[in-house]
Amino acid sequence: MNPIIKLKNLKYSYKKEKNILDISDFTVNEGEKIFLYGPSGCGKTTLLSILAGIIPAKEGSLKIFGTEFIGAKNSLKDSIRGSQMGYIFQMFNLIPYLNVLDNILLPCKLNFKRREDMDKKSLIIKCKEISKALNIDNILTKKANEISVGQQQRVAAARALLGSPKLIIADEPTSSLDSDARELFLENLFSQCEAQKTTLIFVSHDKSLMKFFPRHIALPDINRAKL
Ligand SMILES: Nc1ncnc2c1ncn2[C@@H]1O[C@H](COP(=O)(O)OP(=O)(O)OP(=O)(O)O)[C@@H](O)[C@H]1O
Repeated sequence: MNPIIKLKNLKYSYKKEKNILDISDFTVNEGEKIFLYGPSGCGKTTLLSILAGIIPAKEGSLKIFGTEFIGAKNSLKDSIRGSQMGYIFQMFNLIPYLNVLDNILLPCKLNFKRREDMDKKSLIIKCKEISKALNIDNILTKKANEISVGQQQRVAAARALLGSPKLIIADEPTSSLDSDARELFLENLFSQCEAQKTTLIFVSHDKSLMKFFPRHIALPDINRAKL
């Protein structure tokens, strides 16, 4: 088993006096699909942001793809996130005035390592393939602020998948979809992840999606911080 994430004795607090996270041990191996859940406010988004190197934890050890993130420079974490991770944010974070195609291409345009060896033409072909699988190939020329919320979620997923990142972190990516669309979204995301051998950490309040995931983690079970 090849660990993608190895976390030991990680503590994090927004305010000095109270830990939000205190996790002794958590490992994610290559290719795993993890359903992470827990009540509102238990620290799920905080944990995802630490794993992505967006917020810095100072105590403990967090190895992402073998690189220690605790104490690492932002530039190193940014480079690893940009080249090897796809992040689907709760609020999608699409650029409203760019069209769908340019939104999907953005991380690969910003980070040459994420493009692998693909030139612009092959990148667009790959983008169209992923868009077709996620059923958004008919809206590629529309502006992001002119599409439905369900379509925005799928555009955010396509953006996270393009460039074959090793790890996808998805924070409530299906919250705006109805139950049929949720299952379809998940099927599409899984088949894309399998095709690209991507590891997936998926946060959701919707426990009906749990059955699709081989591994489930209730954050309060691994978090010793009392909230
Ligand atoms: N920027 C911040 N500054 C201070 N406290 C914060 C900040 N962000 C989150 N918190 C607090 O940290 C705790 C964990 O928040 P977090 O957003 O990680 O929870 P969550 O499990 O993702 O919640 P939800 O399911 O509602 O999205 C909460 O008590 C929250 O109020």
